[in-house]
Amino acid sequence: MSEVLWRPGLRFGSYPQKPESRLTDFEQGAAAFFDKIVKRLTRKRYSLTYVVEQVNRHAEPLRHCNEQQLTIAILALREALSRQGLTEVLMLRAFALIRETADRTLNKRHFDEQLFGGWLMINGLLAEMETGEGKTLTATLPACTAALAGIPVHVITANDYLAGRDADMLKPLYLRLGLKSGAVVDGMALEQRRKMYQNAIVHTTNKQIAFDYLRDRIEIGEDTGPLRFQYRQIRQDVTEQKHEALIMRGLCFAIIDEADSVLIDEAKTPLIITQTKPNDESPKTYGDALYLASSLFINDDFVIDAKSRDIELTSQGENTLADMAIGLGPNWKNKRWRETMVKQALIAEYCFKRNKQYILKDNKVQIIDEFTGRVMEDRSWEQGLQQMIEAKEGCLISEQREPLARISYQRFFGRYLKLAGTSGTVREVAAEMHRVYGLHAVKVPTHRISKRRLLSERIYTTQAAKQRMFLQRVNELHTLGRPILIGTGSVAESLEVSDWLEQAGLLHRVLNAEQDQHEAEIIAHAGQLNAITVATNMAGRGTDIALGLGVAELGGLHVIALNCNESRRIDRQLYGRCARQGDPGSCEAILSLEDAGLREFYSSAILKTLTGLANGDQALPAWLGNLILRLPQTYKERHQRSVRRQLSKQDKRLSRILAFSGKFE
Ligand SMILES: Nc1ncnc2c1ncn2[C@@H]1O[C@H](COP(=O)(O)OP(=O)(O)OP(=O)(O)O)[C@@H](O)[C@H]1O
Repeated sequence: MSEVLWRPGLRFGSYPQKPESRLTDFEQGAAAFFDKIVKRLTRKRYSLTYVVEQVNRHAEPLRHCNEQQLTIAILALREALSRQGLTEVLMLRAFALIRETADRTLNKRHFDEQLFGGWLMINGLLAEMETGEGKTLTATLPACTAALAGIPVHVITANDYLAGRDADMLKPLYLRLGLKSGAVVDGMALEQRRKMYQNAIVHTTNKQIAFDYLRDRIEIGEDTGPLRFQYRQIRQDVTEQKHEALIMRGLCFAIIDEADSVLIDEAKTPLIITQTKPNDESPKTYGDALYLASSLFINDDFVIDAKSRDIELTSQGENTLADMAIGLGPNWKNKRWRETMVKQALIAEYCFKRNKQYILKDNKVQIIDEFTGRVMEDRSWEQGLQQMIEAKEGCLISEQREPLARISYQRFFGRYLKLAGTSGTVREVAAEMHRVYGLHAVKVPTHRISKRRLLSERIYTTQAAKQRMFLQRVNELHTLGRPILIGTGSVAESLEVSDWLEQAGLLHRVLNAEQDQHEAEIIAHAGQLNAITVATNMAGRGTDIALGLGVAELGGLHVIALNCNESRRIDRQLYGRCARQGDPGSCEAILSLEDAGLREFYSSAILKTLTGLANGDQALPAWLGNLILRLPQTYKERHQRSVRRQLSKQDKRLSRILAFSGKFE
């Protein structure tokens, strides 16, 4: 059993990372399939009973040892791991030791199911664990085991607040094991980051780490060979040119918490390091374009494709523009340029709405991730769209940015020597995780049997009926004292729902796209007696909602979804906020045919027919409601998948072209 499973070559000064895969999509698919078969054949190694039995064999003697003996056991294991690498026996021994140490330092002893989840991760798999099952504690098993073996570990999560919180919370455990740790979060200076990455375990976010990697890539240039690294290191030591030093220690082992959020939801846009450049156009030009756009009539002069957010000018529109442009500057005489500018203005007017696609904060336009409801502070739209929206909102026009280096998450995470993760909602994207990242998902049983009750998903014909039924439902539950969490699709929607509640005299808290820490504080209180919390879908994700005193007896937290989410996965994430770790809890959806998600997808003729099938406060039949909800979700999921596939392909192609021309990314 002492087969060496994995041991990266961590030479001093090297920058370990996997070389770029040159496999085609087909070859990658075939490799993933082969890998799946191997995992099937070695099923026994990946069973809960096997892992628990094996860990328990090592655990018994540790139960009775005093602190000094524990220290000796830690040192002995560390020595063995660094000599032999991650062998199966040593990993199991490490699990027993980490479990014992966590019990003593954090007062939390890993459950058997968590041992199994951790085992999957240290073996490079994706552990599918229900919400509230303690993924953070589970990740300490693979993280500490690898770190004890001398492998730099990155624990990656969805936002800065969670990264900082987890690093602080787990520090006593890491310290007791003799492992240095830290968090890399937004706003840290380069020197500070560099220092943090020297730690054995680093908690950070996908965005921070991918940008730091890009910075390193710019620094490294094309040549990544170990000899050159050693030369650089020596030269830096001699000349003390610390500014030239790299930020990270390569890409060895990443453990991704909320893996679907990081690897799937965030993988639609590439990460780009940009530099500012003077604006191509003056503020007046944007103003003129908006003025021209406002003189055109929808359907006569232009048509909107809502799904792809594109605008086409009709020939009538083109002629109108040509006439109107006569009095403007010389640029406006150029047909192509003129139409591009006006199309951009029309897109800014009709396809991008305040509080839906972006918010105004400190008189700046900040993009909201429509999927998650989060503000994406460093992002801006390309090709002048950002500036056009700023002009529309009367903000100061920002400088344009041009790309310096870029990488997609697909390619970035593919470069880790070893990748593992955990998530509660991977079922729908399991195939993609496997194909793109080589991550095979295995389900981990829940520690306690889930008591979550999905009550109903009702669709009413009008918004007014939805509002009435929603308020009736909230009143009903609030009278009982049960806490209610209301999930909405956008900032605008959450404000609207807040208005409804206010008019009905129901005291509540709103939580939308604000700062993560504030979010987490509010969401942590969402389980208290009588609490009503309105949130955008993903707000506060990753924060535990503990039930207040007496709430479990009343039936636990109740979740109401008020919009048709883009995917079933997001529905399940929202529902997963209740009934955690065997607590009671329930969830339901209250929707209407007038909801944006349905209106955008179905034609008005279909909606009219559907409206005729129910009246007043009556919901559509359950089977029909289900069908109406699932169709757009399936379509959107497929569309998103193809966007990600396109991005991945484009990224690969770009990297080949750049490699050919001698550049690095
Ligand atoms: N073995 C354990 N013993 C005691 N408490 C535990 C244990 N494991 C987890 N917990 C506690 O359970 C709660 C939920 O844990 P955590 O937030 O990590 O779950 P999660 O799976 O990440 O949830 P989500 O999917 O919503 O992010 C936390 O308060 C955590 O401290």
